[in-house]
Amino acid sequence: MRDDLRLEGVGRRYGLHGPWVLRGIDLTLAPGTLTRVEGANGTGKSTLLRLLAGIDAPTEGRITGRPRTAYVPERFPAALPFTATGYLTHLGAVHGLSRTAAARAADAWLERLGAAAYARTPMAELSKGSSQKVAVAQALLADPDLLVLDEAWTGLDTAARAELERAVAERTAAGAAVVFVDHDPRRLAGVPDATYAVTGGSLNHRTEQVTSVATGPHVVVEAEGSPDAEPPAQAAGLSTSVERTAPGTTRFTVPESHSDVLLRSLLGERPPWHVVSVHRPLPKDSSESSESSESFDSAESSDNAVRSLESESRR
Ligand SMILES: Nc1ncnc2c1ncn2[C@@H]1O[C@H](COP(=O)(O)OP(=O)(O)OP(=O)(O)O)[C@@H](O)[C@H]1O
Repeated sequence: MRDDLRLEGVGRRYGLHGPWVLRGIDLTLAPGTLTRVEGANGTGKSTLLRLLAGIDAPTEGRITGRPRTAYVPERFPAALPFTATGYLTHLGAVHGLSRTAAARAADAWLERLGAAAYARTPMAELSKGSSQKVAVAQALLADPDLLVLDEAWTGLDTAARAELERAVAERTAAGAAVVFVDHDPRRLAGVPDATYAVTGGSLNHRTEQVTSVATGPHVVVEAEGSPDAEPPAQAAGLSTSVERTAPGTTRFTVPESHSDVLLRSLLGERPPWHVVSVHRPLPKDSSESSESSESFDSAESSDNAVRSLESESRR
């Protein structure tokens, strides 16, 4: 995404004389940013997301700078006459991929989301959770520059929820804008660049509460570059804090959902950075020292992740 997406004086109502659901909305989404939209039931969150996704037009006002956009709707029409792969390949082609590239991307996303076993199943026969995986896969297929997620985590299992959080981190790291609504306040807590609440037809910018930054799970990555190397911009952008701990050594504190993307980014640097340690900090009120490698309950899997990313980056 190169330019901002801008909403200026946007209003939406349904029917000629229906009440205004949204009015006077001014909003700018910049490349590489994550935006959360909140609000009580029926306030107009989905209406706003449909406008952002470009599948609905404003009744008044204008929207400019639309990039390549993908959308996971709140309700996905699951009973379509396709298999999961057939549907995704078709949509990939609509998004401009060749059929071969679309089929490859479809298989890759179904695999990542844990739905590879259902690739050849007719969509009408899929469980709610599996069809939600197809809904998510169709939006991620063609690496969109704007990704709009309306309750996209609902119905996914734990592993697929984490995978979608990782996909969000990958998209923003690649310079895309991502906007999401989710009923769970812990979803990507502390990560969004901006949070807006829809109330009374308007959009109110909310200042992120400091507590949500502290409560979201974070991972601390210690890494070494050459002594005079600055922390890479992409790694710094993913992190909530970046500290120089010694010449050439930097400590990145990153939301857990972003840790894989951070590691990949460090190892992908030329020359690559060396990852010294990966651990999760203990809560502030813990009586033990403030950080411990043992405290990271998946320290081993994290080491494995570093090793596999290192071999991937050498290929
Ligand atoms: N297609 C439509 N036709 C008529 N009215 C609609 C339509 N879509 C939404 N509305 C109305 O617009 C208002 C906002 O609905 P919207 O679904 O955008 O809210 P929401 O905040 O996403 O709600 P929820 O949290 O329940 O999903 C509601 O009063 C709803 O009834």
